[in-house]
Amino acid sequence: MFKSDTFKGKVAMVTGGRSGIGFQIAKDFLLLGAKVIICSRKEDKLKIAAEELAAYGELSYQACDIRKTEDIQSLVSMIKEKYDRLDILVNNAGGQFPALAEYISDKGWNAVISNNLNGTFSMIREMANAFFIPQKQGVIVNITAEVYRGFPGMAHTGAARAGVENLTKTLAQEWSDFNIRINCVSPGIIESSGLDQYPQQIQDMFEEAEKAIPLKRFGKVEDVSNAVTFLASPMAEYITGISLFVDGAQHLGFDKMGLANVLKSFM
Ligand SMILES: CCCCCCCCC/C=C/C(=O)SCCNC(=O)CCNC(=O)[C@H](O)C(C)(C)COP(=O)(O)OP(=O)(O)OC[C@H]1O[C@@H](n2cnc3c(N)ncnc32)[C@H](O)[C@@H]1OP(=O)(O)O
Ligand SMILES: NC(=O)C1=CN([C@@H]2O[C@H](COP(=O)(O)OP(=O)(O)OC[C@H]3O[C@@H](n4cnc5c(N)ncnc54)[C@H](OP(=O)(O)O)[C@@H]3O)[C@@H](O)[C@H]2O)C=CC1
Repeated sequence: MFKSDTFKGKVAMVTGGRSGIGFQIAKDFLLLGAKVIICSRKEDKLKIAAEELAAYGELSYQACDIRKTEDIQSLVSMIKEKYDRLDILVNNAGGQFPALAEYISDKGWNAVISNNLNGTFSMIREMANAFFIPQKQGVIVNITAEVYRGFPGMAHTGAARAGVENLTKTLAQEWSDFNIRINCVSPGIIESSGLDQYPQQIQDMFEEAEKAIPLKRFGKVEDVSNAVTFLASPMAEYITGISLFVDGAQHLGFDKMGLANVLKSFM
């Protein structure tokens, strides 16, 4: 829908860009003229994705665990050397596991908080200090999850994503002087590689779950990517500090206790 030169001359970083939602975002930025960098933990899979994405434009990749500040700093060095700037950061890397709260260990809780909240903050801070603040320009889009009424069955991710949404509100104000815009996209349930990781008992409920969402379907990776490209584009130049639901109104009318109830049947 956007002109093919919407992001011409721009450099965009997409974390977790090797799969699912992140892959689609990376592809769309390339198709709209940006130079794109993707990162994730698993280098072999990252390389395969990078080879596929290179068909759409100029693509670089580097392995990086967003929980490791030294990995992020090494990514900064690569971007400095190769492009000497960064215009857009999409924090898409993340995830969690379904579990009832009483069974989440310290290690499991910390893994999810660290993956989704701490990693996102470290990435934002390092990229802002290296590029956005000195450039006095930058756009950040954080992919969270729809956690409007909490997340029964995934308390850790509910807390982490709410943390990212509040961080976004803070930085939209603190960093407005640097002309940095920052927003979140909050997906509902999206048909992507991410869903394959859920136990069969939960996957068996997907058909029923789709019917219970007001728009009667799960989202597509394109639905999320469209929102990200909009928020990153000049069309959204007066929008900062928001969370945009891409969820078919799930946050208003879908009972997430369904997930917790399935977990109660076998945990
Ligand atoms: C009704 C329909 C509704 C439908 C409901 C559908 C909702 C969809 C909404 C959201 C969808 C998505 O986000 S889809 C995206 C999904 N993608 C991902 O989640 C990918 C990224 N996730 C991950 O890498 C992992 O899940 C994560 C734990 C965050 C990070 O992994 P790490 O490598 O750091 O950690 P691990 O070594 O694996 O695990 C650390 C500890 O975490 C705990 N742990 C990890 N996996 C665990 C598991 N499966 N079950 C229990 N506990 C686990 C254990 O305590 C582990 O310690 P030990 O006991 O010592 O091993
Ligand atoms: N699909 C859905 O229904 C929903 C998804 N989301 C969120 O959207 C985002 C994308 O999900 P989706 O594409 O579906 O799932 P995927 O599991 O396919 O994507 C997760 C991506 O993040 C990367 N990643 C995970 N942890 C790290 C880390 N510590 N450092 C660097 N990269 C990491 C993974 O690569 P690697 O393994 O190589 O590190 C992978 O590319 C996630 O944050 C997810 O939680 C939110 C709501 C709903």
